[in-house]
Amino acid sequence: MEKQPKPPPLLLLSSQLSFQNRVCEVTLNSAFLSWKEVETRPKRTSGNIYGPLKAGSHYVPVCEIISVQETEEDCPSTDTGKWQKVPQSVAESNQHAFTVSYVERTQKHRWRCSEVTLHCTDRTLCLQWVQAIREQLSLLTIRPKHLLVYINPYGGKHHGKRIYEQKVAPIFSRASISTDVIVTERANHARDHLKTEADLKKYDGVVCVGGDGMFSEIIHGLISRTQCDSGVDQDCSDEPLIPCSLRIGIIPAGSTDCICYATVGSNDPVTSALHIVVGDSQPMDVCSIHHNKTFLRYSVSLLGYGFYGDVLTDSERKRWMGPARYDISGVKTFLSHRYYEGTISFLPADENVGTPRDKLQCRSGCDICRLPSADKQVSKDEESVSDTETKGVWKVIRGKFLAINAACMSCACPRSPKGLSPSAHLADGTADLILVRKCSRFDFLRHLLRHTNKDDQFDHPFVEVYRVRQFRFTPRYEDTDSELDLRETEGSGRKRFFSQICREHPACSCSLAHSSWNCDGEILPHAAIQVRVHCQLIKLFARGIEEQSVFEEPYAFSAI
Ligand SMILES: Nc1ncnc2c1ncn2[C@@H]1O[C@H](COP(=O)(O)OP(=O)(O)OP(=O)(O)O)[C@@H](O)[C@H]1O
Ligand SMILES: CCCCCCCCCCCCC/C=C/[C@@H](O)[C@H](CO)NC(=O)CCCCC
Ligand SMILES: [Ca+2]
Repeated sequence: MEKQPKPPPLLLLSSQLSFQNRVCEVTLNSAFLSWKEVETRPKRTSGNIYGPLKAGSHYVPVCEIISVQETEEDCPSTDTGKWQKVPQSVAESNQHAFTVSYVERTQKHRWRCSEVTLHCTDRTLCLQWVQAIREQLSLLTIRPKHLLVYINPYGGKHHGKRIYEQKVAPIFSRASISTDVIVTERANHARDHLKTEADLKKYDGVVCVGGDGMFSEIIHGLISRTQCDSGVDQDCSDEPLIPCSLRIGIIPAGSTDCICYATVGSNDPVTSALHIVVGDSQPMDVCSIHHNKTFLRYSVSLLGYGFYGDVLTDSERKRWMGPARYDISGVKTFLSHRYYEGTISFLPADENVGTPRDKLQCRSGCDICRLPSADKQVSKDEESVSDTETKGVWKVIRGKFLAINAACMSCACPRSPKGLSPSAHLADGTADLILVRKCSRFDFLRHLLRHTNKDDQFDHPFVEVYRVRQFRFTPRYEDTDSELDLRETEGSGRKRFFSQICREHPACSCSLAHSSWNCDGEILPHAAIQVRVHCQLIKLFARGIEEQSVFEEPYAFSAI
């Protein structure tokens, strides 16, 4: 079928207003607010108190306008932030003004709140403009009006409360978003409140101020609540899960902030607040993790056994150090160079979702994540997962591994700007399974360092990577019950003896029976796990990482 051309945007209002003492043609249509200079600067400039003016047109998409307000006279010019004396002639004719706040893109995927103040000759015209813009904003029904905010005061460098109060709350209030704020008093406070107490019907979304651990609490609360309300048993690993309807916003205030960084492109609280205000929506995959018939946890970023599990175990004892704990524990774990034996079985994804080694990175509006794939979504009425998922051929790999990592998304973060799996997708229903086999310390270091530069971290003979829908792991020395307890007292004299030495002399390279799984920064209580990716189970107030070109040229120009 032929594609119908889009109708041109409807013209709503057009007037000559003044901007920085210059006359501009200002236009509002259903898509853009624009202002364009129509008069050239008077030749005589002596005694002129105005700064230089950039000539040209300015366009702001309506969907990126944050708010509009009538501006009080005799107040600082909001364009420059400085007080300006208004000359008599201009003051007489332009006593009325309104200010539009809008999103401006700066460097490194950051958004800022910018303002333009437009002066009108009379109040009626001014109010007409304010009303016309407000009417357009009211049509943007995807924008949240009432949010439930959880703040972890102890995440990252303990700045969560301050970040929210100083950087985020003023933006929400300017956008007329009302909030109920809960500062958590203990670990799992937010999770339990969401699961059993919160009146979710009142809200258009939930905001999490903290790091990946805090975000994990929020998704556990929301997903469990949604399954509970729909009668879905989370212990049943075959049962499809019901997607959560509320969107989640992340205000980064943690140590890694990988989920925020990988969905927005930066870990900047103002940028995140603005993505919430404009009502962005980014679906995201979630892995469910089971041990036999028991549900353990959900994961959206890293599930790591071996290296990342050991880094986390060690770093938990150093929480007081703040974000630096990961660097210290990272070096210590690297030096210990432990490998683990076990069996990985996995169900590969269909080829149409690409491969972990293609260069198709997941970006805003990603085609792969939008692919209508038969086995991506499981309908609510189905008794169990779709046939294609169960029919596929499982692959089995046995070996000695330094690390086994599963990344549901890239896991980009400030430590590793391209992430653990640079081409993993946020919402394609798959995870990338990365197997790092036993190799020399030098080779492992080369592999790790490639996470921080442009080189391909998968281009080593000891690294394999697969795109999967499900996987299972069984450690070689499997125990049936409480594995972590048994680890402590494990085995025959010889193994126990060497385990003891390894703990005390971490520079030696040897095999311990088990590592632990690092699940988004939490330790799992079992090494033997079954994992399934649930396509687009949750939604964030984000849009994925925008292409750099959107930032290099003014967005509005490229959109016209
Ligand atoms: N009031 C509280 N007191 C103690 N712990 C809390 C409180 N609120 C939340 N937590 C817990 O703190 C843990 C860490 O929080 P958070 O993820 O915000 O920071 P982080 O660990 O420094 O960052 P990241 O997860 O990005 O590495 C979370 O697992 C969360 O359950
Ligand atoms: C010796 C040189 C080492 C250089 C290695 C650089 C590699 C960095 C890759 C970082 C991948 C982060 C994945 C995200 C994991 C989060 O869910 C989790 C909770 O916040 N963070 C960690 O486990 C914290 C993990 C921190 C690991 C260092
Ligand atoms: Ca994915």
